[in-house]
Amino acid sequence: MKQQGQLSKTGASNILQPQRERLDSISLQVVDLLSERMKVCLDIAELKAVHGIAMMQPGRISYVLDMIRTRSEAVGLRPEYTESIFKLIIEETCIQEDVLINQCLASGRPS
Ligand SMILES: O=C(O)C(=O)C[C@]1(C(=O)O)C=C[C@@H](O)C=C1
Repeated sequence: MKQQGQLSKTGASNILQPQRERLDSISLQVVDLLSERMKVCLDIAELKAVHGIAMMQPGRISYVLDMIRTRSEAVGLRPEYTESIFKLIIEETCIQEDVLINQCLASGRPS
């Protein structure tokens, strides 16, 4: 293996390029999946508005975080890492669900 500094910037970029292309593709898939997840959550929010179900479901959040912890351990990721990501994801979901539920209630019908 060459020592650090022996490759030109272009050489380094060429060597890393294939993996970086894979990485970019994976990063975009993560964003697409987050969008899909948010859409499902907004469907759930609409049902909550229609049926008078509370937006905040602490038991469900615990279930999701436990599920993420178990899968993370199984695939060799630190559970603290994925838990912090999913806490952020769920936080944003709660904000967006609140907005939609309030809109539904204000208009008197599901939006
Ligand atoms: O499962 C639900 O009820 C959801 O609305 C989804 C979700 C989540 O992002 O996982 C969001 C808000 C809740 O309080 C619980 C979980």
